[in-house]
Amino acid sequence: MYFILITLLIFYTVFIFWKWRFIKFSWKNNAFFAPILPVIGTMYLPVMYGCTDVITATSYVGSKVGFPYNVWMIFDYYYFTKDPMDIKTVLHNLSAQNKASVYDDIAYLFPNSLLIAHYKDWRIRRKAYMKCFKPSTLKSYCSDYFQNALDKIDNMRKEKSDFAMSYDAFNRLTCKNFFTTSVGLNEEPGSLNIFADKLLEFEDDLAKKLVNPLIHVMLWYHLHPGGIRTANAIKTIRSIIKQILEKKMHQRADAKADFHSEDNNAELPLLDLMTSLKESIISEKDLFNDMVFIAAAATDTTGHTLMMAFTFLGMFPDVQETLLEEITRVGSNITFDDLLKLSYTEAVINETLRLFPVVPFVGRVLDKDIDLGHKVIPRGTHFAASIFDLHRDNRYWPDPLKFNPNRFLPENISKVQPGTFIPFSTGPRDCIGKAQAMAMMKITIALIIRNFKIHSKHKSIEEFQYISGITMKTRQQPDCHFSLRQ
Ligand code: HEM
Repeated sequence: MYFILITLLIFYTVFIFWKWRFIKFSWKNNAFFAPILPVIGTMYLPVMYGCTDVITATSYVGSKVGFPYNVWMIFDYYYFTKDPMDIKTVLHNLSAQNKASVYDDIAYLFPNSLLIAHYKDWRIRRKAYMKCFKPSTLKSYCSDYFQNALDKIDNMRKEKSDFAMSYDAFNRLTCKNFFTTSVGLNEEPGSLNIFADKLLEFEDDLAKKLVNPLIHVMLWYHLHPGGIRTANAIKTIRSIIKQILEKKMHQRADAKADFHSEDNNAELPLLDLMTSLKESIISEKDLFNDMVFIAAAATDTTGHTLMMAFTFLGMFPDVQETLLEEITRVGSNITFDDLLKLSYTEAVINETLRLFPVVPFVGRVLDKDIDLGHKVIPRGTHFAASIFDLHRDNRYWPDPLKFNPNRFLPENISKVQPGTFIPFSTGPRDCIGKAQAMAMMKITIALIIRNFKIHSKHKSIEEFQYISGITMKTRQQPDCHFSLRQ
């Protein structure tokens, strides 16, 4: 017994000397969470209060002790903030472009993918992929988004007169949207639905793992039921992408397609561009990992956002009515050029992303000290920006829990303080797919609302509880019912 106590004491003393700079810094911020325990850090505290995932833990601690605050995850010091200026300073600083250690768990499914790759490696890949995210490429995708929404509507018409929709239904649609556009898949393999479903399963288990110190270490996680389920989900997800890519490659070889990387101006779908980059600047392995990640990033972010946007529309019939008026004005065939006319639809999506930022926080590790003007954050700090809490801060958002798309209308947008609305993050490592996401969601919402009336039993935003791994969703399936418009 004495031996264990003395060992812990020695360990603790060494730890304090080792991390002294962070400990000193953390006292200046918000000392409540500064006390640390060797090995398990302070993450056990939110767990003790029943926080079973990152978003509950982050917001719980924020509401108890205020922002900014400190958390220790094993040996890593985390500085959590929701200050828009500090977030901007750090996320735009080139010495803070590597990802915080919480992203290590993501490496399990997306090893060395664009999201988590080291800055130097990431820069080359991001620059190469940017070619497929140009407006001209997006323009060529819009007819597929339109067609896929119509197919979905045809299926919805076969349902009974009043039917519920769920996260998996929207994730399956957004997954199809990604593969028909970025991969050029023209038939619908059933495996796409399995991909979308397994991704949801993976996310649920990851959410629990991130805040549970007992399964934080991978070695133990492999023996945990969640770990075993995750391993199976990963195997399925990766093999589905492999099969789809192999099939597409064969089709291409048969068609004797010829792609040249120096053809900079061509509107290349992502898969075509990746094929042209193979073995040149990006290894085949990294290209595959990036494809798995981008497919996942495109699927559940937009799927969950659509689910919540429709739920909010069901809760607020006046907003739904105004939206329908705009869509009726724009006409039945929505093209790329019409997207700009859908300003109320865009405002509804933005208001959804404000209250429900599907990526609720982002994290970076600092390679150098960063001066925020009022304090210097030490090198090695893991900086976490709570987008969720920033978007609900009443200093920037009057009546923050009111669903009010008018905040984002062109005539009001100047009242939104810069840096306070960042659902796609900010800085060089922001979301590469934001324009695609917005275009696809606008088209989908417009077509579905024109055909279906939505209602929901929820009355207020306060009713929802959330759970988050990489992406966020409501803890319970929201109530969201559709009936055909007469
Ligand atoms: C509602 C929709 C979406 C939201 C709110 C969203 C949000 C975000 C955020 C916050 C990040 C930064 C993550 C971080 O810094 O840790 C990110 C990164 C990323 N997103 Fe999205 N995203 C959405 C849709 C999409 C779509 C449709 C695609 C692909 C077509 C996509 C592809 C990516 C990629 C590849 C990255 C990594 C970028 C990099 O590190 O260079 N996202 N997204």
